[in-house]
Amino acid sequence: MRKFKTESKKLLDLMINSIYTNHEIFLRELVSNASDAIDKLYLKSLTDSSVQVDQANLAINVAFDKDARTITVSDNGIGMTSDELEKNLGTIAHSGSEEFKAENAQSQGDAVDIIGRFGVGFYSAFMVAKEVSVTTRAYGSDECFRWTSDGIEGYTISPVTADDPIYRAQSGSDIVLTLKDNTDDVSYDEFLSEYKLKDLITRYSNYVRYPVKMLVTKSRQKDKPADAGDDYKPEWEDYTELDTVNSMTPIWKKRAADVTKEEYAEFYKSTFHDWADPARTFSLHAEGALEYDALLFIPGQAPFDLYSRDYEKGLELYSSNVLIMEKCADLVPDYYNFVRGVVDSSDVSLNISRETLQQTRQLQAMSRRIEKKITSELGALRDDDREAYEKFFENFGRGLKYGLYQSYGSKKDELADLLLFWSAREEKMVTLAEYAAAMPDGQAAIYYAAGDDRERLAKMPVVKAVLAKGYDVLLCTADVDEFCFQAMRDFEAKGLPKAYESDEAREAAAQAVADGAEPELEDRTLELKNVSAGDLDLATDEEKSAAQEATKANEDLFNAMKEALGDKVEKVAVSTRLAGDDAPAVITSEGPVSLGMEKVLSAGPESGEAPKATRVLEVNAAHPVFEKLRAAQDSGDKERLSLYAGLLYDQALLVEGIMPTDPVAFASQVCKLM
Ligand SMILES: Nc1ncnc2c1ncn2[C@@H]1O[C@H](COP(=O)(O)OP(=O)(O)OP(=O)(O)O)[C@@H](O)[C@H]1O
Repeated sequence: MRKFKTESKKLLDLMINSIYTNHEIFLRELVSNASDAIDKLYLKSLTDSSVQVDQANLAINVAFDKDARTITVSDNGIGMTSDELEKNLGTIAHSGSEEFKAENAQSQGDAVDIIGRFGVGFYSAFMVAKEVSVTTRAYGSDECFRWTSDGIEGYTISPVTADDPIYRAQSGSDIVLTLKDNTDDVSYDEFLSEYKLKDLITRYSNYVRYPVKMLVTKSRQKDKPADAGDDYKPEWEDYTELDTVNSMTPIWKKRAADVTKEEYAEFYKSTFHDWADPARTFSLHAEGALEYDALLFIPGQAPFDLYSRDYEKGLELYSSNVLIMEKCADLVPDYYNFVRGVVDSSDVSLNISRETLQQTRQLQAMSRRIEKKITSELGALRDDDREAYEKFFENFGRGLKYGLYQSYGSKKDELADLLLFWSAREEKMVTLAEYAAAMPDGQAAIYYAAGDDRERLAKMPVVKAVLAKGYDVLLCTADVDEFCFQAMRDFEAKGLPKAYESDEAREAAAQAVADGAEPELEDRTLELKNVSAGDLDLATDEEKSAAQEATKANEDLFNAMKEALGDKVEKVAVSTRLAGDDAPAVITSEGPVSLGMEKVLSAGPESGEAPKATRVLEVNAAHPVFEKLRAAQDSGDKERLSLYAGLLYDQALLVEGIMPTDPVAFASQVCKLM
């Protein structure tokens, strides 16, 4: 027996016990080695005319023997001489494949795609095997050798004579794994099944470029016997057939023009376990310093667990056609967590186990490009097929808004144009750009109302007041909407008709257009304003000063109302939002927290400490109720005024969709009045 070198022994121990966390990848490593061996022979045939290979016969075979508890991976590739066996399998971390790649760098081209790099993959077999034997015959030699090892101390290499049944008639290798004995924790027997091996091959090695064949069991109807009577029932029998298990050509490497929509949909459904077709399919082929192909899908429906903690985002990552990671999370930002797909790059720096990646810089570069591509594809879907986009938004829009909120608005450039909101005026979903384009002259902000019910929002006095001005209001019913708008603060509207400062300038411009000039356009930053918060700045100067004067003139009344309401409100004042026969009063808020946000926050886990809205009771001075208030104050009937103030406050809250803190008191106040 030849002993492994001390360093090799340490490394081997590390390999088997620490480097890999997932022991089923041994098959991926052996199939990759087999593919490399075939690739090498194929390359030889391309560069050396004396080497003849029948391309149609090049294949990898996987077999198992339940009784002997063995798994065999065979290839008809280049094989190894006894020296090569010694060098490649006797020294751990010596990669003959890496050496081969370096030597053949010039001639390789696209014809081959060598997977091996580190010279350790082979030893992963010892995670599941107590003994591994390699019977191999190098191309061009008639000598055959057998390498065996228990993966602990050392290995033996011995010649195999032509009369030995394991002698190989052709160049190539047979790798035979004798599985470890089952333990209480691990059953190695699980690998001795057609189903399991097939699953591992299709999972990890589906796109290895040579056929991976296996004997598979099938069922067929037996021939009907000639003497079968009328009561003959068809009989079935099992038989085995050598089948190609992997699909070989990665669909993402094909040109989009060569793949039908159905083929893409089929790939998507079978790979990502969805029964619905994708809403959009797109691919990306990056060339240059970092080369990769990506095939991405926007699902047609949201997975049931999308918003649960268990949901894992990520794209499948392949390197040289071999699966490295099923969900590489770093490739997509959280707000595109619904995107499914495959990224394949032979350039990514893998770590030795192929379980993780080393260079985050490469990943970052890829994820930036992928993110841009997703953004532009979603924009295209929005513009090309609005119905499909609205469905997409229904499924995944919340995540986009959440992305804006979580990034404190810094993702505005990517995401703002993808958002849709319900327009109270148009009664349909609109983008912020569409809202801006439909604004009448003089409108300087985007108005929205937030709450949980669209119909109730549409009836709110403040919404109606803004609509009456001729300005549209977005009715936002998702809990994240207001937080998203607060993070965004404003929206950059592009190409709006120019707003002129003075009437003269406006008239001059209109004249210029009448004379044939192009209308002037400009980009404008539009503030996002909640119709029930802060100063809407909608009133004219006269209206504002009239309200101020009225507030001043009624100071005694408002002070008395404030006193009656106590801490519930910050102040009571005349409203500039309400006029004529609008509602008698509304509750608005001052500062960063609106009533809607207060509601969302107080439903959260830390509801006790959730910040509260600073409330203002705005009274409509033109409403008949106001006269009643005034009369109660003038007659010095404190009790009556307090009753009115309380009622007015509670009913205004109800209109906002908020329950009065004490519904029983509210009800008894109403009765008292009756
Ligand atoms: N089936 C095979 N036929 C021919 N040579 C093989 C075969 N399997 C392994 N080898 C040789 O043994 C070397 C070591 O294999 P091993 O799987 O440990 O490393 P690798 O494939 O080079 O790199 P990686 O660790 O990245 O997989 C290979 O580089 C190759 O030269």
